[in-house]
Amino acid sequence: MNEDKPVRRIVIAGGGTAGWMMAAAIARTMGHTVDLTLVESEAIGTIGVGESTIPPLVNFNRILGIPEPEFMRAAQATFKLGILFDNWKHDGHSYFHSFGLSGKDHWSAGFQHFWLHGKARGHAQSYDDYCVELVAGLQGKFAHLPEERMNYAYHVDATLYGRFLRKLAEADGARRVEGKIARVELDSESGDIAALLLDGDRRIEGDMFVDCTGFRGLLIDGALHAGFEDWGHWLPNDSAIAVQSDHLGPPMPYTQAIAHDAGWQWRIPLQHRMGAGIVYSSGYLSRDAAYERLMSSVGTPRIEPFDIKFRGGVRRKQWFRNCVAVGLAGGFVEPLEATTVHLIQRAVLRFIRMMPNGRVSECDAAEFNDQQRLDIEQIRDFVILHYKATNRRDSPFWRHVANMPIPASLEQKIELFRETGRVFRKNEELFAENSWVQVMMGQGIEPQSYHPIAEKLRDDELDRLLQMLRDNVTSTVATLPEHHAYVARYCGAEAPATA
Ligand SMILES: Cc1cc2nc3c(=O)[nH]c(=O)nc-3n(C[C@H](O)[C@H](O)[C@H](O)COP(=O)(O)OP(=O)(O)OC[C@H]3O[C@@H](n4cnc5c(N)ncnc54)[C@H](O)[C@@H]3O)c2cc1C
Repeated sequence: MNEDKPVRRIVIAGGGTAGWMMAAAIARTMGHTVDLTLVESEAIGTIGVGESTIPPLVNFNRILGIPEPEFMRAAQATFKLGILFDNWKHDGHSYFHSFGLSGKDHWSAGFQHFWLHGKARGHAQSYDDYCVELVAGLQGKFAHLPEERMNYAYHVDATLYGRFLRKLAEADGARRVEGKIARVELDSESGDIAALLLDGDRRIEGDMFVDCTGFRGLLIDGALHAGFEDWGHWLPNDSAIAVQSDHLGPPMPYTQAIAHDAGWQWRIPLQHRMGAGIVYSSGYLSRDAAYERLMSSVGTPRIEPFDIKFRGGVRRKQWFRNCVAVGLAGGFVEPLEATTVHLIQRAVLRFIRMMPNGRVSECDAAEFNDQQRLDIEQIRDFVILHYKATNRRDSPFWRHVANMPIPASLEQKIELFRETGRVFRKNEELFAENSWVQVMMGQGIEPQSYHPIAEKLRDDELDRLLQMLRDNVTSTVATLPEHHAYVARYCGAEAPATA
């Protein structure tokens, strides 16, 4: 990397969610101090999926000063309180991974320890009954609560969200160039990227380039050959078919992830339509069977279903020379926990935090790569958990994932929870203790013991505590309106003419 060159001209290649999130954030925060150009090709288009998000996006919008109702109207968005997992532990079983806290933690031990103690004492109530977001989600209810006591994310129409971000970015000074990148020109001395060459002999020079060209990775891989670490041995799904359909009922405040014998299906309720799709492992299910399965379970389709091929894994370097790869160009963990838009957000904010005053240093790149990698590895482990910890053995796919070796980091987490009920959040990890607890118990891992501090409570004290916590949840949820009615009032949008 040429360390003496001041960074003034930033060129973003690609205008999917990654490209426009990056453009909107840089334009809003850096303003006239940078010259920002985004190149995209309408003929190539975007991937067209990526509609379920997680709560940190609320904060991203706040950083950019985006009014929530305006954003939600523009993206036909609904609220999301978590994911309903059907058929994961075994066929016919469901559990909910919510964004909320359950019960009340003590500094020494999470609420699960007190609940487990109660269970050992004969309390029959489900762990689910202690979480507002979970109970509200299942009942199809939603409202903002005082002091941000409702933790939520959004379902968004990916195309409309991209358009919304583009408007913001352009209003803040980003320049959009329509065209197909035909070649990436490298500086013959430094080996850095010097320019993008577009069809029609146009040349776009820059000091720093952001590769948001999706799975193609035109700059980071096509030109710089940063390398890719394949995680297919842990994440066997490699294919998807996506479709948009009519609703089958009122939009619920959760994403649905329904396991089948070689993968799973998603349902993402937006205001005007449902996003739906099937994820599968092509080694275990044919494309035609996947198509049949998807189309027999959705409402009337609004578009022609489309196929997507993918590989789970990560670029060996996401920031390499004067290029940062963001979004699918940087790596991908299959969408089971809807984490890719979040990884984009992390990369965008991280890049801005590391924006050099004058020039880019190798240290920035190394730090960025370490932090980005840690994020994606932690998400990878969390997703693998859903496949590894299950009682399903009813198909070659499920027998394969039950037997596959898993990363040591995950092995350790599962064993610790199984033996002691403990989960520790390491290094600003995305998923909180309660996320791990809900998913591990939901997938069928029963802790064999719990923290002895739970036994400090006398039986009557424990009874009162559990009853009080359950009552709080029940009475709070009872005050909430139906989710679809709240959305209509707060940010209801006309159905778009084309979307
Ligand atoms: C099946 C599936 C489901 C998913 N679901 C979710 C989800 O629920 N939640 C979530 O957070 N994430 C999800 N994701 C990930 C999500 O799709 C991406 O995070 C998001 O769409 C960002 O994509 P992108 O911008 O990196 O790439 P893309 O959308 O592919 O954009 C690439 C851009 O580069 C441009 N481009 C490419 N080549 C050229 C060229 N030669 N010249 C000019 N321009 C070019 C394209 O035109 C486009 O503008 C899912 C992914 C898959 C595969």
